[in-house]
Amino acid sequence: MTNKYDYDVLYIGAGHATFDGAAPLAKTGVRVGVIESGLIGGTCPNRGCNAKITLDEPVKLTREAARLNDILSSAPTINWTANVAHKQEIIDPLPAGLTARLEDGGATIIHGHATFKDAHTVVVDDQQTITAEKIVIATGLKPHRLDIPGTKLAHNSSDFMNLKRLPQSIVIIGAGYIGMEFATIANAAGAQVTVMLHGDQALRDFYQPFVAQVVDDLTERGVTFIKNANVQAFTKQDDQFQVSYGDHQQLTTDWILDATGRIPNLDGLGLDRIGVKYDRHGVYVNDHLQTNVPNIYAAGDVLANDLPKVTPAAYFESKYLMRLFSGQTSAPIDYPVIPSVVFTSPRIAQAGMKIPAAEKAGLTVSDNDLADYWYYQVSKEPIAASKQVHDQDGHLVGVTEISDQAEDAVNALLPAIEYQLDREQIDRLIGIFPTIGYAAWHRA
Ligand SMILES: Cc1cc2nc3c(=O)[nH]c(=O)nc-3n(C[C@H](O)[C@H](O)[C@H](O)COP(=O)(O)OP(=O)(O)OC[C@H]3O[C@@H](n4cnc5c(N)ncnc54)[C@H](O)[C@@H]3O)c2cc1C
Ligand SMILES: NC(=O)c1ccc[n+]([C@@H]2O[C@H](COP(=O)([O-])OP(=O)(O)OC[C@H]3O[C@@H](n4cnc5c(N)ncnc54)[C@H](O)[C@@H]3O)[C@@H](O)[C@H]2O)c1
Repeated sequence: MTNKYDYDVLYIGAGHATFDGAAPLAKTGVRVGVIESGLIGGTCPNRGCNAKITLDEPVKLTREAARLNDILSSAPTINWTANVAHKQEIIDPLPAGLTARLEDGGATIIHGHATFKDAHTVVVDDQQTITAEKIVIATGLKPHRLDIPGTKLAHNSSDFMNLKRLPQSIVIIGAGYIGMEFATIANAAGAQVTVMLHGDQALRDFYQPFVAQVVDDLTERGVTFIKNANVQAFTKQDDQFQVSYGDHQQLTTDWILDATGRIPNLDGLGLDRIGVKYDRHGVYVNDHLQTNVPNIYAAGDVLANDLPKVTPAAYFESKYLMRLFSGQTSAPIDYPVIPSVVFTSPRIAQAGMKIPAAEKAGLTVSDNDLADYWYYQVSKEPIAASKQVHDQDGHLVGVTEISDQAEDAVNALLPAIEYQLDREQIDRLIGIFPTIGYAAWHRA
């Protein structure tokens, strides 16, 4: 790299798409700058995965305790205020820890909002001008807002996770990842929850018969699902809010969560000025994560692609760019199997080939009713099943599971799918027994 610029590599955004690779890159002697307008760490630690899973932990526990109520002496309930306080206590230190990781590696952090001036120059907060040989756009996603009257009366996922007191009633618009995970948490904590769907399917990325079981279970627990809701307006009425939907119908609620998706965070970035190709799906890159402007790259959620928008994908891309920029590789990015999970209770997790695609391709799809399997009976799981897809050679190529620990079961199977292990190789591995991973492995 050349000393013509302030930095060899400048990252815009300090989420997983940046810091997992930027810190080790700086350690190789490459001059790295990172510009961040919000908290270091971005969405996942501060207002995404880590925050959400902390709020979810008591939900998982209360569900299991309720099933074991003839053994346990009292049924626990969730103290919402304490739950949110605990979440805050353990996520508050994360930005400082990640800052240290970047700075100890030798990277420089610049706080502020970045705007491109030209392909090698970025202006921070209209004041500081910074130049770099290569620039990485890693600005992530931001919440989509419904374009209807009163939209500002609705809140987003960050607002939900910061609620000091749980509203008595909550209307959630959207039944994707956030809508379903937060419906699960709010319902378990005691709120009256209504979920309004755009069409008639929740969690469209997941196997629909499993999704139906989650929806039925939540319905039994008191959540109302309104399909084809056609939400038209929000209005304030004294201390409450009205949601107008359908054919002149109205619903009164204490709080509204707009969970209608997340969109590329490209506000004020100046991409038109430098001619980087993007649209409402995100920034377009080639198989080296390079945009159409050769010195500008992009990584993480902001990419326009069909991959799951999840932290491990952003992490993988960040590590790839680290290897590319430090000369350790010149090969195109080669994605492994990327699993996904929705942290409802039970969860649905999947990796590799999905069931509808497997059925279409005529591959073998095995059914496992796990509720009958002894290990799942330990915690009296009523909803537990998995489907596995094997190719013509008998290799495991896909798995989908619904259960309380589906994420761990699928994690355990990833090596078998990614490395196309054969029966002999699978049988050679001795796992820890009794565990969910061991149980999953034995079905591989
Ligand atoms: C509620 C919620 C729950 C989630 N749960 C999970 C989960 O359980 N598991 C999972 O794998 N994934 C989960 N995700 C997704 C995960 O958080 C993202 O995939 C991941 O954070 C993407 O990282 P990123 O670096 O691409 O973007 P981000 O983490 O969003 O980082 C982008 C950063 O860029 C900054 N930025 C934007 N524009 C500028 C600018 N012009 N100048 C300077 N800085 C800028 C932003 O402030 C932000 O900090 C969840 C997301 C949400 C919202
Ligand atoms: N467990 C996880 O890995 C996890 C958890 C949360 C979020 N995330 C990530 O965050 C991103 C955003 O999640 P999300 O749930 O906001 O998006 P999403 O795309 O999963 O869901 C948005 C939902 O809103 C619905 N919708 C859109 N317009 C609507 C309307 N007018 N009325 C009613 N419904 C409407 C859509 O049909 C969809 O079901 C996802 O890409 C996901 O990868 C991941």
